[in-house]
Amino acid sequence: MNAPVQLTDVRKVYGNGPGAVDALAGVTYGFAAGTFTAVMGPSGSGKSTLLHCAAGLDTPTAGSVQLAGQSLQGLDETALTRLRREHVAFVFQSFNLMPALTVWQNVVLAMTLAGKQPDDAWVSEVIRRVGLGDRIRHRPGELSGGQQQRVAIARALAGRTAITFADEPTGALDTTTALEVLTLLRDQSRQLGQTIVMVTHDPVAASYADRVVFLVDGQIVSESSSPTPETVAAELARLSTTRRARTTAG
Ligand SMILES: Nc1ncnc2c1ncn2[C@@H]1O[C@H](COP(=O)(O)OP(=O)(O)OP(=O)(O)O)[C@@H](O)[C@H]1O
Repeated sequence: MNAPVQLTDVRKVYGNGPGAVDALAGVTYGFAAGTFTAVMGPSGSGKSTLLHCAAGLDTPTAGSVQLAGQSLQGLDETALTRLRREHVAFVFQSFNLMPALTVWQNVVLAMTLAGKQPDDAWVSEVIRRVGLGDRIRHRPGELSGGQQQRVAIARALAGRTAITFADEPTGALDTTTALEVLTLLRDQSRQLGQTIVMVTHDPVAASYADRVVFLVDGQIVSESSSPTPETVAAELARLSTTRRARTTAG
């Protein structure tokens, strides 16, 4: 069976001529069903580009991406939007909530736009699960950063989509709230079988994932299963030393 998120020899070049940047230099990887994967690497290694190409938010220069069994190649914006609404949820550092809508309305918005009837009992359950049962009618401006991120997680859970992309989901949160959010994401993949792809700089955040892939200069250079904060930090340190040595030699 195909992975829910499959990249095959994906390349992304920004600009052209001598100033062109190879943000992704041939990435082939399948994010297996029900797994929670962290994507790590030095600044500028291509993590966000990989996430954006995988989610169909950006178009690769070459190579192919399959999302939920469908090739993104040749899909127009309407078809892409429909595919994302049907199968994909996003949890970003900036929360991306609608300020005029309540917690409940934000959680069900994507479903409503996709023409699905929200399952009220399940929506109440996920809002309660993320600890916002007493904030259902509040608006984002009345919530703390951690609470706003919980709304984004509830939104990702509520739609029961197969795939969640998370870009630095804990970047704006204090340590305790960050760990709670990571636990929710981990539960989401374990209990609902969601495939989660998370970009992070934080070895502790990465240790909540089932596996970590490491990017350097737009290529996946290593992978670790059963990551711990210590093994992830050590691998990052090793990779930046090798990269520095290579840059100096080159
Ligand atoms: N829109 C763009 N135009 C030109 N170059 C870009 C653009 N977006 C990214 N890049 C370049 O592509 C490379 C990869 O960027 P990307 O944002 O994917 O890296 P990253 O690993 O997510 O970095 P960080 O950890 O700093 O967020 C970098 O060299 C970056 O400068």
